[in-house]
Amino acid sequence: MAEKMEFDYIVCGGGTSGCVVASRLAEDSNISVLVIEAGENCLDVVGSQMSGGMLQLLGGPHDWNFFSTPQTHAADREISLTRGRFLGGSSGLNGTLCIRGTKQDYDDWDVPGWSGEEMFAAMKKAENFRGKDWFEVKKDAHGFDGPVNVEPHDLAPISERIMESLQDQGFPLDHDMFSTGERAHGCGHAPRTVYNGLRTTAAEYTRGWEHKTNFTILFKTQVSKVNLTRTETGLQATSVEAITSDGETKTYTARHEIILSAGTYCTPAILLRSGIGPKVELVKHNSPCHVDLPGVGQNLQDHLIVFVPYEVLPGLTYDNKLYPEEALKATYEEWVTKKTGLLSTFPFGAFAYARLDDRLQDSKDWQQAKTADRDPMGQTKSQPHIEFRNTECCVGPRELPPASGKNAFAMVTELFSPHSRGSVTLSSTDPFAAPVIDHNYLSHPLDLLVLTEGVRLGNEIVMQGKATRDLILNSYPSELTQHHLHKTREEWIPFVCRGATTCYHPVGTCKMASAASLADDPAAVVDERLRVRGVRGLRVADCSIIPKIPNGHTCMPAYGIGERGVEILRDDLKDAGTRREARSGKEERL
Ligand SMILES: Cc1cc2nc3c(=O)[nH]c(=O)nc-3n(C[C@H](O)[C@H](O)[C@H](O)COP(=O)(O)OP(=O)(O)OC[C@H]3O[C@@H](n4cnc5c(N)ncnc54)[C@H](O)[C@@H]3O)c2cc1C
Repeated sequence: MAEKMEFDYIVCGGGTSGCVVASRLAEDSNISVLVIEAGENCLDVVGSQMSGGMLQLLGGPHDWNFFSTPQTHAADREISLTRGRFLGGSSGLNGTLCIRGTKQDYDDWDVPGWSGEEMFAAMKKAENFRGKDWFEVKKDAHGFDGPVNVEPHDLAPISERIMESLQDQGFPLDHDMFSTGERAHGCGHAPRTVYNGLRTTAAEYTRGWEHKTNFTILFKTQVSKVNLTRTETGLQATSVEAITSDGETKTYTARHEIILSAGTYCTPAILLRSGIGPKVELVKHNSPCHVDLPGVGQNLQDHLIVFVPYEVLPGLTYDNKLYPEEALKATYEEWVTKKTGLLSTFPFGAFAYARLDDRLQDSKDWQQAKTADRDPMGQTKSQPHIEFRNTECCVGPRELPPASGKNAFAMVTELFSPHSRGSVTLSSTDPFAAPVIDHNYLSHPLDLLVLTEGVRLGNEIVMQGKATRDLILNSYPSELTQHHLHKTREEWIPFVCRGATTCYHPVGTCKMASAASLADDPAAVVDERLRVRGVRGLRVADCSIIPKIPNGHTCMPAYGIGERGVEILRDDLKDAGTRREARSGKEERL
């Protein structure tokens, strides 16, 4: 049978948001949908189902294996920037944590249709929450009939102690605080996209696609660019050029629309290769500029995290399930046969949000940056400055040595609402070339200040909290630093600059803005209906549209963007007939 080359909608990138958009559109059997995905199906990758084995996927064939440019303010390191390269995208190899941020974070986007209430409702649509007896659920905060299984995590002994120390140090316990979006300070449990020992990913939305005549997924096929046509009424996106695993270039035509869902690093790269982006950038590559959009690839934001590892008394962590190799084999066998044990869940335990106002009063930078209604990080009192979480065994940055014969865990501090902004640009117009990713981490002094103060507080919780202070034997590895003894911010700064790394939450490179503010915002790339400025029939639906990074993790927002995006597409489908008519005039392919 001849290959189908024409579809109503083409979704470029079958990742977290892309799977949602494509599958929801294909629920209407009258609409034909094509997904073009560079990788294979994560449902066929065993390591993807085993969320505790996530580290095994990093750096492998299902990772895009991007690196940042050397980060001047972070000890000149080139930081590994993993992204999922399979159907399901980064949801197929992430940490499974469902932490949605606060409602105020989305209200701050100031874009109609994307408020806190609307985004929380959209995230609920994705979810099928599965409770546990001990977990105090806030039912209104959850969805119960979406495709994505979500369940709470049973704490390891070390995490129970951390949770107690957090409470002792002024963090009230609220089990379900990371789903309600209403608390800025406190500790609780972070639910996971896991159920019965198996990870759920966005690919779950597409399950059974091969039995639908209106739904096509092309695997191992890489989008190189979107083709544009000049019509009497302006530029129109008409088709997608893609390269198959055999190296063949093919062109797929979209009757209605093309949706870019290739993620924060790859979506702007596709736009740039299509001649849509800052003219100055395109000129560098001798590429034509069809739409001069200065914001494409700019406004890059991410959350930085710092791991602070400690050696502890035996019997509290799960290191004996990982080391020596024989133990790991038994742990793996347990997951294969029963889907239980360390590999059945992501080994991070207690979680907390913190505001640091009181602790930062002594800083001149902090004092000077205050405004009437916002704190120096641009936040209201209802938003946290940082997040804490602890690992349940010795895991963390790749350079952390395995805790053979020892027991170790890390307190992790995550910086919210960073001021630093980076960019994604092309290294060349070759579709297989990695983009140039400069996060510009810690370039803003307030980011370093707040992150360092967070790390300092994290150490105090561990070293002074009543449930942990008698358990700590040393820093880990003790021969490198004695960081558990650090007291001042100044002592922590070199540790933070050397150790801060990505939390894998890049957003913002195709910034969304309200229709009303587009004219005054040259950095905006899409409007509130996700339409790329200056081109008809082209939208973006993934984390790249996020104007300002929420104070949580980005997977639930990615699902929410997919769900909101499809609501918008369905609404707009009403005038699709008009659009097709408009295209029947004089056309010139660019
Ligand atoms: C290691 C890791 C851990 C994380 N942990 C968490 C966590 O615990 N909790 C949380 O909330 N968030 C976490 N995140 C972040 C979260 O998973 C992502 O922000 C979110 O999944 C991004 O969704 P997206 O749709 O924007 O992009 P993605 O899900 O990355 O999808 C992009 C898709 O496009 C495809 N693609 C790209 N370019 C092309 C092309 N040219 N042609 C065809 N296909 C293409 C990719 O293969 C991929 O499938 C983590 C991320 C990583 C990488």
